[in-house]
Amino acid sequence: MGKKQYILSIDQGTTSSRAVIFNKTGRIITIAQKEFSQILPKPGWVEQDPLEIWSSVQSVIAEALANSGLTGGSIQAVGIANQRETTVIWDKNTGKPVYNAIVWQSRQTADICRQLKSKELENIFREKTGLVIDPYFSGTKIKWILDNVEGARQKAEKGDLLFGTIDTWLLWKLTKGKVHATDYSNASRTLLYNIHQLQWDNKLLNYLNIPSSILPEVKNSSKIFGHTVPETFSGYSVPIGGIAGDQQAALFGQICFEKGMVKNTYGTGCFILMNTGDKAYHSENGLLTTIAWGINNKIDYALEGSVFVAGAAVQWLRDGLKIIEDAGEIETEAAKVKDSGGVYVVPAFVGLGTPYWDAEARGSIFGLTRGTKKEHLARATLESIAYQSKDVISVMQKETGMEIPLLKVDGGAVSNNILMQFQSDILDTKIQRPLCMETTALGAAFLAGLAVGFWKDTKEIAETWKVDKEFTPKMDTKTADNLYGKWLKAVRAAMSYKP
Ligand SMILES: Nc1ncnc2c1ncn2[C@@H]1O[C@H](COP(=O)(O)OP(=O)(O)O)[C@@H](O)[C@H]1O
Ligand SMILES: O=P(O)(O)OC[C@H](O)CO
Repeated sequence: MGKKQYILSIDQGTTSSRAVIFNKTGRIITIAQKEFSQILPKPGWVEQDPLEIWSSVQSVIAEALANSGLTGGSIQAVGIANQRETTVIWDKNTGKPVYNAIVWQSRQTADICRQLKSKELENIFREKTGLVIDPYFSGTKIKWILDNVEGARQKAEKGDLLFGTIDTWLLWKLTKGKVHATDYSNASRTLLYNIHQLQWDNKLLNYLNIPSSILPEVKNSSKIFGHTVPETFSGYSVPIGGIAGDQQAALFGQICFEKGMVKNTYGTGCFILMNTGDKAYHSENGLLTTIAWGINNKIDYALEGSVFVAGAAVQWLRDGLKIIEDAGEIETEAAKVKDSGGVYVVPAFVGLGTPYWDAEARGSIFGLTRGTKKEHLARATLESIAYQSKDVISVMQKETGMEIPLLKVDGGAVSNNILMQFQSDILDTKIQRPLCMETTALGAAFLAGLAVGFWKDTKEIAETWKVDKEFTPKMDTKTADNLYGKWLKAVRAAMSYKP
């Protein structure tokens, strides 16, 4: 057997699965990526095939090992980071999902949410889970499957069904049905987990009529969850040493270990997380309180703002309006104009998340004139990503009373320098883009590596992190405030339009 010199991370995201192999200095040895299908049965519904997700994960693991010429024998541990909240329910006897995975973006449980809100249960859910009642989270998705799939509820009550977020589903598959577990960070996104008492909450389970027998065991984010069956790792059984929801994994991968440190991941959506240490802040302004990770039974909490549409708006320009051919071209278009020409795009395609939580809002464009060109639209779309991030960060500063002198960034859209400069300008904050852009996978690797002694401690991990580029504010504050003020007007106008 070769020396175990590497960690393999599975980053199971909303649009693709990746396997990334890291060495001890946190450098990428190889990366394999595979997209999978998005199933859109009705407007606002987003589903995926859990078996296709699993086969995409198997294939990227095999490809990463083959590309690097390694076997499972060189991998000391596996880490898993996953798109969060996305819900799978399967039959534990057959291993078959009873329904598609209902994706975090999906709005099909809006009615269930409305009913819960009409019973004035918002405060109770918020106090226990740190979340708001919104179709985003897993709880109402579980209820929807049990209520809508024929025979599912009876089977669940007999104890034949299991629920999992994607980490749990992959863990169950990787261990061939031996382990049904999740970590604290993923549990904290279900709307069923009491983040203060650290247990599934019977009262909330009752409100949603969900039997507790379907729930996974909740464990520390850095620990050995189980071992892979040899067939998934070229004949080797490898310990699975770390699990975290992808946004929490990115917070870890960005070395945001100290209270007050903040990262923003610019992918399909934007997810801004602030480490708040052992304090679970109660937000009055729509921020989510969530578990960052649990290590050695010590919980770190985070405040989070979730922006549902960020890079997805760039995809809309590409696939819907067809005014660009690939995502990178938005930068070329935006660079052709000095500003958006007064155009504001509010990309509320699936409602608005933090801090507005308006599931019914829809996208709007303001400020069009006869002189508006596609490059203005491109620039306004990019700017909307930065404005939405500022909406969240302003609330974070207000609620915690903490200054945010530095924002660490990652995700597919941060290669866009215009976006990063505008973000720095509009926030009046320094931005750091790391050399390793795969911070989500890196965070899961760190968690897994810590569990097996690959890295000694967080200090050793922190030494591996390197900056690629810094952006500092160049716009005067008056101009920035003026632009942002108009954005707030545009959002209010978009929210007031309910056809
Ligand atoms: N140069 C760019 N400028 C702006 N957005 C970009 C650029 N390149 C990619 N994106 C956006 O980034 C997203 C992909 O980032 P990624 O981190 O892979 O997302 P996810 O993990 O959510 O699938 C896409 O939505 C894409 O439109
Ligand atoms: O897969 P991503 O990077 O789009 O992240 C999705 C989030 O985890 C949803 O909460």
